[in-house]
Amino acid sequence: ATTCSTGQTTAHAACCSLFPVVDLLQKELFDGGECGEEAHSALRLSFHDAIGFSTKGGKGGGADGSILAFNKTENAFHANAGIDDITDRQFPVFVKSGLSAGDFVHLAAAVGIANCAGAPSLLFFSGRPPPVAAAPDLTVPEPTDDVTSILARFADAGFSPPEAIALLASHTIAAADQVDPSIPGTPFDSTVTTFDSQVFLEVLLKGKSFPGATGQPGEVLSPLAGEMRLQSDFRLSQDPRTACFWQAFINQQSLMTFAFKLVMAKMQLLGQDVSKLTDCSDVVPKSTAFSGPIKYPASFSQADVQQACQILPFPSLATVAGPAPTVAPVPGS
Ligand code: HEM
Ligand SMILES: [Ca+2]
Repeated sequence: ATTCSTGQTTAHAACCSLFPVVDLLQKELFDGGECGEEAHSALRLSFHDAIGFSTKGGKGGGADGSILAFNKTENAFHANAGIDDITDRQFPVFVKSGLSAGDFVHLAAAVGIANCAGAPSLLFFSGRPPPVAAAPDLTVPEPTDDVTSILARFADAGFSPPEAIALLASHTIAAADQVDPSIPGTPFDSTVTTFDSQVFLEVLLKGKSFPGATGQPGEVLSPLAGEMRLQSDFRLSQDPRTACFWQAFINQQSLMTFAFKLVMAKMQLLGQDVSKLTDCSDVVPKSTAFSGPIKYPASFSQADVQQACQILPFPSLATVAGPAPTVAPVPGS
């Protein structure tokens, strides 16, 4: 191990220059270390960057930062609606950082989610070359897509159905600005700053209402006031190809975070030659623990679960006391 001039230790001296970038990200992008709008959208950005890849070739460069470097092109794609908020916020920090666009986008995602209680420490490999071109359109799945096309797109990028569901643990720290533009910052679960398995539970609860005026394309009824449910999340939770992977993560914090960490490591290296990169994972901050167990939101119980996986027992969970909550929007959205 090397002790850097800034005081931290790392396995590779080449990683020392990243500690000041981590500080820069926390200060200038994440409001001093919050699991807020910017942290959430930095994670979404890493997905929209990396997924522009095909194992068969002929698409984009994968986890190369093209979405940041060529943001004028990629932001125009329908599936990237609202992504300009985070590319605009990241660009000046990226320029200051001195990193390649790919290293910057994928380090920012790792640092951002470390601000969320319960999140795993993602691996980070340093040294991605600059991206050569924008990814083509139509690589990013949309909430209006059916399960067959979503799984086909993930398979084309190299991900199995259980890996796709593991990636969707991301929606535990997620909110929508664009699905219903009249209610920006509408969360997908009742604990939008905690990387817990609450989203896997809440997507299964019987839908009652829309958080905005009417259902928008890609949106279905949600169980809680102020909460949005994506049609794609709901269909994946119900489909025989994915329902058991979905249900298996409920109240299984360690399994969920381990699966997410593994699949994120794969995602954040798509299109990269890992033999040319340096493992700088020890620059990624550690999140605070999530104590758990998760609970049903107040007024809900197992009677409200639309259980689609019959071969696994459904976990027994307590219910938060009090009347049904209204989920608050994410500030700054
Ligand atoms: C079936 C695949 C997926 C679909 C259809 C999907 C769709 C969406 C949609 C529609 C939004 C809301 C955007 C808006 O209105 O502002 C969203 C937000 C988000 N997504 Fe996904 N997503 C998928 C997979 C993923 C994956 C694999 C990740 C990361 C690994 C991810 C991370 C996020 C995050 C963190 C947000 C919240 C961003 C914020 O709060 O600013 N999503 N997703
Ligand atoms: Ca959550």
